Amino acid sequence: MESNGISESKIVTGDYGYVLQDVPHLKDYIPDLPTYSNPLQDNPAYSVVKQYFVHVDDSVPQKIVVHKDSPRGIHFRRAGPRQKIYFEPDEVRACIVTCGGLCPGLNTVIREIVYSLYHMYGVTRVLGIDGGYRGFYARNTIPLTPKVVNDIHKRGGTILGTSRGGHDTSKIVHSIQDRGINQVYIIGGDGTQKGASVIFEEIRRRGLKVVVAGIPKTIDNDIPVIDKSFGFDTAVEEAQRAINAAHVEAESIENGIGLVKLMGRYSGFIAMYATLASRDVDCCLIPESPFYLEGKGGLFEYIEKQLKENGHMVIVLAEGAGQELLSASMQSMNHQDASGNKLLQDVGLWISQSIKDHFSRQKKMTINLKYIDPTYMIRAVPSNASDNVYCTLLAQSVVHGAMAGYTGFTSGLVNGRQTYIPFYRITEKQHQVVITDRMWARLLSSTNQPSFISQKEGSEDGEENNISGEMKNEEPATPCWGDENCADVVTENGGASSV
Ligand SMILES: Nc1ncnc2c1ncn2[C@@H]1O[C@H](COP(=O)(O)OP(=O)(O)O)[C@@H](O)[C@H]1O
Ligand SMILES: O=P(O)(O)OC[C@H]1O[C@](O)(COP(=O)(O)O)[C@@H](O)[C@@H]1O
Ligand SMILES: [Mg+2]
Repeated sequence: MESNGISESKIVTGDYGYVLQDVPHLKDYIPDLPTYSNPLQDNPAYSVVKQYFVHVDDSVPQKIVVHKDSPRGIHFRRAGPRQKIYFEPDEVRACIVTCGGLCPGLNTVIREIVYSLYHMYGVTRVLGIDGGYRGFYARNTIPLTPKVVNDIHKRGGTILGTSRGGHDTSKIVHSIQDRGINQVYIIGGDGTQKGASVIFEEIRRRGLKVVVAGIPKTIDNDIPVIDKSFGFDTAVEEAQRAINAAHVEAESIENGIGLVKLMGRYSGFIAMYATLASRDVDCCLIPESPFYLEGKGGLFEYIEKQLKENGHMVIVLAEGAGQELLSASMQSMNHQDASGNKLLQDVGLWISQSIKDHFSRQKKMTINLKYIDPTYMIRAVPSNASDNVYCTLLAQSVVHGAMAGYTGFTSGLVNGRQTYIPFYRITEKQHQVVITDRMWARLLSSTNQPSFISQKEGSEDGEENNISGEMKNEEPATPCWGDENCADVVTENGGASSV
């Protein structure tokens, strides 16, 4: 195997097209670091486990569906405890920060990082940074002990608080140095991981023995490479309550339409999975699938048909869907939040009004539309049971990686295995639904809605339908839930733009 030695793109190659996209390590820039035995070897809970430590060469393939002659392809370092660690427990001063929007499971991840540090490694100094990145230099810290975090997984939100904007790399690294912190755990989405990446670069430039480790958080499931983000299952489950309510309302009245808006700024995963789970939804609109209202094959025509046939219908709408239609019909507002993310106009209100206007003015048809916007309710709940387990594994993995001296990485699930992924793979692209793949076809066949793409446009002119070259690929770059329903694309502003 060969390594090119550059830690931001540390590539190791092997036989038959094997490629390891490795993560940086403290020893890449600090020579002669002492190592210590992993205290887990004396932990009674783990003494029964054969081969508890991960083999130094273990890696996980990014692509699991292969052909007979396929090269072995890209791999990531397998997460887990190592025999040798690069910190003495007494020496560790860890901190945890949560940034960006809320997501179910944040408190569980915080709890489990604290528990893993205390109970697996005997680390007793863990600080919570108050209120996101700016908390490093503008707010107080919160001492975190198993007692303090014991019950927090039962609560939604983050006990540490969060924020957008306020990322000042130099001030943050000064604060890390001043406080003597040597393990930084950063929980956040695409914007946060970009921030973590520049913090890591600055720490490496200063030659500090400080690990920077990310845990991916996104309610929208828009982070590439990983199978799915924690809290996503919970969000889909919680969305069912709003969809059920919309269905009950719509069914109970003549020409009833229940319209539910769900989160999803650039990626419609919540809407797609909530629709597939529900089976009561007649139409799902997502940012990746442009639609139109008027004329043949349009939304109004479909609504009319559904009302005539069934007397009611349910529409699920991701908040980022149809933004181009809104901009065309209203004065375009190019507002951004403190992190540089585009602030969306309320497509739910706009589409409700458009549907009402169309049927009352043009069709002289009475419709009863109920608009439900449960967006914040869905992300403010505590994580469900399966997300709690997922958060626990993520937290344990990230702590094992940090104690083993890996840095500049995000912990993530790839093909059902915990891995360490270099920051650049997490931040370079955004994960989106592929509307030319099977999962979207499954949705279309479940709802029977129009695809809003004519055969000709779909096959010959994908760009006009906002289908990027990569999204048109038969084989998406990153597998997830069966390999076929997702892609990683660079959006107009790369997700969150620089601050
Ligand atoms: N390109 C970037 N470089 C450095 N920091 C960034 C960048 N983009 C976002 N951030 C910081 O990351 C934090 C969270 O970003 P945000 O986009 O709000 O949420 P998320 O991480 O969930 O996508 C904010 O404090 C923001 O300032
Ligand atoms: O009102 P806020 O807090 O800015 O959050 C709204 C946005 O947060 C999101 O949940 C995504 O947030 P993140 O990028 O932080 O994951 C979007 O779906 C939504 O547009
Ligand atoms: Mg984001």
